[in-house]
Amino acid sequence: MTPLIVALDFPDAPSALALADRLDPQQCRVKVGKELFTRAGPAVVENLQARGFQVFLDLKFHDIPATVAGACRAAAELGVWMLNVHASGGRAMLEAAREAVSVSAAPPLLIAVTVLTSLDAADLEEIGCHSKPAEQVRRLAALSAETGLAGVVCSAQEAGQLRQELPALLRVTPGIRPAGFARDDQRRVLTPAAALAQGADYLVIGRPITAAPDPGAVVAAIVADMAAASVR
Ligand SMILES: O=c1ccn([C@@H]2O[C@H](COP(=O)(O)O)[C@@H](O)[C@H]2O)c(=O)[nH]1
Repeated sequence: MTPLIVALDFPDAPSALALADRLDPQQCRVKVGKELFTRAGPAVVENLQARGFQVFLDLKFHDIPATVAGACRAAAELGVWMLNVHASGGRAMLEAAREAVSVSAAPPLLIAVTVLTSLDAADLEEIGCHSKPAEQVRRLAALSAETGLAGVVCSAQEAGQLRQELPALLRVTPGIRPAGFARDDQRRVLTPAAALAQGADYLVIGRPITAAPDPGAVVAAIVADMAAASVR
């Protein structure tokens, strides 16, 4: 299994499943996010699992502790491999999420989003956060570690710092762009090979694959790039 997680950001289940049918569950995991889950619900998760995929349910829960605990319990009952919350929900929310997940029959990996990869320093400033992205990621990653989470979502640009300071935390990194691909709405980006070199454990990649005329060829190129990076 490679560190690749393909983001199935589609507006309906048939489109997502058609792309999944062009992927190899031995080669990648898949991510179901807000648009697909809102349209297709738990059935699409079950369909992907029936095809052999481990599913990261990326709903980024962020609410009061009791509400997030209930949502995490429901997600864990779907048998997903990984799920997430926003670290900025605070200590009590993170603890409630961790406790809810830990009592499930097969606890998924619970990770916390630090600073969205679509944000840069100016965006943080505008919402009243006067820290640089790397500093805020570090703060929220430390809180995630203290509250017993398995990992964090961060950009690969921060992965090296987190690997040094909080080595037990998994680093799940969106904002990955192979050379030559558009950055789209992402701001803190790295290539697959550079992300692995920085210490990313999992790479989340969507549009470079899902919008490609030949998604299988892009996946093969990314897997080859990652393999080359890991032997360097
Ligand atoms: O900080 C974050 C957290 C989550 N995401 C999600 O990852 C994918 C990235 O898709 P691309 O098409 O490769 O940009 C997408 O589903 C986001 O919701 C993120 O990008 N950044």
